Amino acid sequence: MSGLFITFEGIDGAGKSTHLASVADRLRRAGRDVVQTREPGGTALAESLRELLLQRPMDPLTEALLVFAARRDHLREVIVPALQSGRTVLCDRFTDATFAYQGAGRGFDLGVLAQLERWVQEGRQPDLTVWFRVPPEVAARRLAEARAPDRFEQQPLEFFQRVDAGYARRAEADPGRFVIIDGQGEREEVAARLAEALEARGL
Ligand SMILES: Nc1ncnc2c1ncn2[C@@H]1O[C@H](COP(=O)(O)OP(=O)(O)OP(=O)(O)O)[C@@H](O)[C@H]1O
Ligand SMILES: Cc1cn([C@H]2C[C@H](O)[C@@H](COP(=O)(O)O)O2)c(=O)[nH]c1=O
Repeated sequence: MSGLFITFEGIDGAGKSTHLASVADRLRRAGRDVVQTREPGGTALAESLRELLLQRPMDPLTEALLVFAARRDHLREVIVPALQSGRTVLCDRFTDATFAYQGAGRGFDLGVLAQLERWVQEGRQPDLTVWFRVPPEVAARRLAEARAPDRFEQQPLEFFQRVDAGYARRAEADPGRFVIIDGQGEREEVAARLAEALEARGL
């Protein structure tokens, strides 16, 4: 039996983590066996790489390699075994984030990212990707009120405009996989839009 692999995407401060938790509760109530996880991270090794990625300066190739190294471990140790036993995996970010941040944000070679994606994922893709789309100014205001910024969150507004455009290109290239949620407004409004979109997909 194969489970369901759902990823949550968006720029920093878009609200992914807030809504992932409530989707997990809702799916559990509906009887699904849910695994909540995140990238970079999700295993001891990948969480160590996350610390480096979020705090240490490095060049774009190093950054891309570390992101995919973390993903490889995460897939082998957590995601694939969970899916093989029929569980539902909710993952806060996955490879669309790499194309958006390293590709569009940093300007790193998309062909190299595509090759790394093929090696690391061996054809495995999410079944569904929920992209919370929020203007970078709105996301920045939310984060400023919430916490001290990490290495990515310190980037200027223009970086997040490029990241947003990178997500848009990924969504255009694979429209059947993406659900785009307007992440602006109160949490309850966003949650209602999300619930409607998921119900439309039988979730
Ligand atoms: N609709 C909303 N309106 C106002 N604030 C919100 C809304 N949704 C989330 N927030 C707040 O914005 C902040 C960022 O939300 P959250 O951590 O869910 O975003 P995220 O997309 O997971 O960000 P990151 O990728 O940086 O972790 C939190 O303080 C959260 O409480
Ligand atoms: C998976 C992934 C993540 N990032 C960046 C994007 C975020 O700023 C951080 C951490 O994620 P969080 O959602 O804020 O916890 O990592 C990236 O640049 N490339 C990736 O592939």
